Amino acid sequence: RNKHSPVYQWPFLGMLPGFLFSFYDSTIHDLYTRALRRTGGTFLLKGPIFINADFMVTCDPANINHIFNKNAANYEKGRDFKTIMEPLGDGIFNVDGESWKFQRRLLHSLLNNSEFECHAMQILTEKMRSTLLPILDRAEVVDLQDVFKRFMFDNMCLLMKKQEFATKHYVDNDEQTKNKTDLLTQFLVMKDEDGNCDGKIIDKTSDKFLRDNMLTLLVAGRDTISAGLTWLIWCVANHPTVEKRILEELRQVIAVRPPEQVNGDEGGFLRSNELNKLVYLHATVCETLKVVSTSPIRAQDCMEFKPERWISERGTILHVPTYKFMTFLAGARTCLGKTMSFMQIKSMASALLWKYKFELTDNNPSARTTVGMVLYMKDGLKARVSRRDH
Ligand code: HEM
Repeated sequence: RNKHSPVYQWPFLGMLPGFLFSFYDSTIHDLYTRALRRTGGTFLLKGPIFINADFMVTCDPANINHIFNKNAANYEKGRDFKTIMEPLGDGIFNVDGESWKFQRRLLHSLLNNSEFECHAMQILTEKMRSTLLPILDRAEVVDLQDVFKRFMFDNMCLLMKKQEFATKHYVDNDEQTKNKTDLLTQFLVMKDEDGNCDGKIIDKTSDKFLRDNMLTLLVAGRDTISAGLTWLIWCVANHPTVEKRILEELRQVIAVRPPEQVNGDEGGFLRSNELNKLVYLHATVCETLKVVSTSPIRAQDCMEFKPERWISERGTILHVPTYKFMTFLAGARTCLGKTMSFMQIKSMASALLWKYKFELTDNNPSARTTVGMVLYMKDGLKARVSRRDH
């Protein structure tokens, strides 16, 4: 039995000791990766025989497609998930069925409209100008992960603060950006009626509903984006040729601007239409999120860092089905903040990489990771910051 088992199986205890050990040793992701490789992408994790705790673990795209796209209704999250994620209450992460459909519809129309995207980008750019760049200007050696976490927390809170933002109007001579309000206010005023879900009426203006959803969005947006940006800087710092290509691409996009908008901090602040032109940076974000995701796409060389694999011969981003690149999950429950995440990570990466060079103080290329819902660096990302001359 042990000869073919991906992880050593103890009598009675099954594979639990091996997993527990690697959990405390922070090597659990490596253990999963090894086990998935040895078994061709799917294995049964045997728990102790006296408790009902066997798990099927898979990263095989065919299985992912079967579970999330073709038979999603058979694979609900269930009550155990809600118990584990109790602080998120009845927010979208924790619910199934009618209640999930109702919240998905609401959040989809909130998060995926161009006005909201414009508003979110404006807040992000303003916050970078007022806090992130001034902090890095003064820093010599800094834990970037810590800074990004704090920054994203503030940024997400600014998107939600109700009292302050409902009265504040963003007037920059553009009619489109006037009267933008925060997420909470939009939630309250949007047209969708209250939901009738499984015989229960969901009042979308109730304190509990608002609290659960706002907390969900805060958790969804803060940790994921700050972790993604941290890994991106780490990957780029370890691959100078990638960094060079990103800077070349930025230079080309910035070069067509009027001269006064090329130099200084403004050079790195890109507008949405400019960010959309950054194919190589987009590919680098995809590659970063693939390499540090626990579900790599199944290429032979999947552990190598190669942004080029995401670019077609015509120079556009290749479409990869979500069941092969499931960092944002696949099928009906795919992340609702995917587009926003790409825009925000690209926007921050452009501003930072254009202005600063980051040299890692610890040259160890295989950073240790935390164990949790979001993959952070266990020891942070300490880097020496210096300004670039353009
Ligand atoms: C790099 C950034 C991000 C990554 C990797 C990511 C990843 C994911 C994943 C894996 C899920 C599925 C979770 C599950 O069902 O257990 C998810 C769901 C979700 N994400 Fe994201 N996310 C990111 C950013 C964001 C942002 C910025 C927002 C919005 C502010 C957001 C909003 C949501 C929502 C609302 C869901 C629930 C969808 C549903 O259950 O139907 N995400 N995300």
